[in-house]
Amino acid sequence: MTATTHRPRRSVLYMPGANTRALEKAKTLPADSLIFDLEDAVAPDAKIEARENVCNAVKGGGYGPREVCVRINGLDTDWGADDLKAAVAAGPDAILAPKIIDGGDIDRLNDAMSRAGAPDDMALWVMIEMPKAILNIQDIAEAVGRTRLTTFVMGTNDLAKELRAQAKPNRQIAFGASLSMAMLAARAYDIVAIDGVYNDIKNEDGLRAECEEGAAMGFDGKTLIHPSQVGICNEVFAPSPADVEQAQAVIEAFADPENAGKGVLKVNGKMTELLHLAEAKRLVAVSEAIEAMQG
Ligand SMILES: CC(C)(COP(=O)(O)OP(=O)(O)OC[C@H]1O[C@@H](n2cnc3c(N)ncnc32)[C@H](O)[C@@H]1OP(=O)(O)O)[C@@H](O)C(=O)NCCC(=O)NCCSC(=O)C[C@H](O)C(=O)O
Ligand SMILES: [Mg+2]
Repeated sequence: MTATTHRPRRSVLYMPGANTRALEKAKTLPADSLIFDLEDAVAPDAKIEARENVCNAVKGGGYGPREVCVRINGLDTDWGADDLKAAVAAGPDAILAPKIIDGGDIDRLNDAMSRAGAPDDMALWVMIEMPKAILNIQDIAEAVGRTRLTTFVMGTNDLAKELRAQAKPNRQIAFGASLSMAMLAARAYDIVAIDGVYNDIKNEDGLRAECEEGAAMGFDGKTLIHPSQVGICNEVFAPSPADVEQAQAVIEAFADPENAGKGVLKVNGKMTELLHLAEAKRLVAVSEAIEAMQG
């Protein structure tokens, strides 16, 4: 399975499977991707009902260009195996598995998806939220070539709990090593990387700063918990008009016959090498994909 496409995943919004209002409202929100949650956001007594709600919502459709993902409970819980079978049968774009710790977990999830009849293009996303997952990150990433694995989703709330760490005043103190290890593995193995959630819903400045930090680290987008967070996230994780303009200038400069055979050029005053051409092409493709998605 191809892990990285230019499909935008700037904003990836969670909603509890027990909240039918949120599942419906998601059809109108400008999020790139949606995660219908059966795990942490659903109380044990509501798990079965949430599974039914989510599967009905996925089967019912109406989410337009938004990518739809179902987060199941762990396969070692009372609900995980049935969640996975029901979710695969409903036909989302991806299944998200929580609390995985090594490559063996990816193989087990992949096998379970295949046994449940998942089509070839149904992806496996995994939460990177356990200390052992960070320590085993290369073993996990190596599963990308042999399984449906495409995407890492950082689980900074569970990481904080496991590490007994605090995201404030500076989350890099708490999560810097974990975020960087996951990013390194993601890029080394062509895996999409989505940053963790920002819990302080009313704090727009704080959200923007954390989005900017995630984008600077290389994350493709950020997971979100409330509709009010989508706009800022879409803005920060989209290539800026100035970046797109510069990228187009780089592409044009290298395509100019006058520059044939040159490995380094000056474009708008900036030293530009062939390695910048690949990134310029990616950036323009992402920008075009965002435009296409917005219709
Ligand atoms: C946090 C919330 C419980 C707040 O809900 P509420 O009080 O209802 O918010 P509002 O009144 O401000 O809602 C306004 C309208 O927006 C809809 N809404 C709210 N949240 C969502 C959402 N996530 N998706 C879609 N729609 C949403 C409300 O229904 C209102 O609609 P309307 O009636 O038309 O006015 C709530 O926001 C919430 O439940 N958020 C998601 C929580 C969640 O899914 N958590 C699990 C993922 S976080 C995590 O665990 C990550 C990882 O595993 C880790 O370890 O870090
Ligand atoms: Mg979690």
